[in-house]
Amino acid sequence: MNIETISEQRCFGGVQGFYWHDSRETGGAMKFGVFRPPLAQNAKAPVLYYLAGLTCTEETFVIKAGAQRLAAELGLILVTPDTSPRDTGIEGATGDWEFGEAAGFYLDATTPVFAKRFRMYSYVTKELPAVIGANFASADMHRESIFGHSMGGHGALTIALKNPQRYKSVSAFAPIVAPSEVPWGRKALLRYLGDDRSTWKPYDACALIRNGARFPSTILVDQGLADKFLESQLQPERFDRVCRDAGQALTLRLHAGYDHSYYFIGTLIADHLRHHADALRS
Ligand SMILES: N[C@@H](CCC(=O)N[C@@H](CSC=O)C(=O)NCC(=O)O)C(=O)O
Repeated sequence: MNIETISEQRCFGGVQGFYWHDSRETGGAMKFGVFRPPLAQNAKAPVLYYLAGLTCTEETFVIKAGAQRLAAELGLILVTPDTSPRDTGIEGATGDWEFGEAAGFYLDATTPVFAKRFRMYSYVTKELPAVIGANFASADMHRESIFGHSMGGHGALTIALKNPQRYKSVSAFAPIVAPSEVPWGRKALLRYLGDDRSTWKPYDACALIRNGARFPSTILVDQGLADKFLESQLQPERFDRVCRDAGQALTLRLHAGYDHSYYFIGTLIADHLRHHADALRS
């Protein structure tokens, strides 16, 4: 559970740090970011995990989303894991931005080539929380929430739907909601999980809802209408439909003119932080 500090910077009265540790789940070094708000100097603070998308690292959200000012005010600890194991040496794990390193899809792979290292579901839900709890005394591990973007939105939705009592709230920016049905997801699930599509369902938010999974509070999803991946990869209307059919509370907001970038995330980050702070207060 030992971590090494890469850097720590004072930020809005708190501390933005980057760290690494040897991960049992992914079999190598994993980097992550932690923002601690000012109140964490002498009190416990809730933990909000952010899962980033394809091509991203533990730094992307930290540098681009502009979340720290409000997280400092709201008293939220922000934890930002990397998006996959790195330097795996596995053939096929590099050279394609949609698959492999930086594209871990927040699942536990089962195909022989990827099963040992690509275990981001267990990493994010078990190992990383244990590392945070053991190394950051101010982290209140009984108050956790999760959100993410695109591939990370898929990760946040599926993780929350599978652990509805664990996370107090969930939200997503432009998530992949039905990976079994779109090119990014089909490519990744086939190579990580094999061709038995029944094994894909636990990693597909629409399929999870269809099969009875529910989240106890309203799920927040924001989607830009000028997003170049909207029709081909994201298709939020699928999630809207299954949530309506199942009676799952969902706030899906569509925003004219916004694309897939961190300018979109930065525009809406305050709403998401408040959504989580409200749920984490109790
Ligand atoms: N290289 C790609 C674009 C990759 C991209 O847009 N990645 C998104 C996440 S996509 C879904 O998971 C991202 O968050 N990028 C980081 C950023 O700083 O914007 C292409 O050729 O289109």
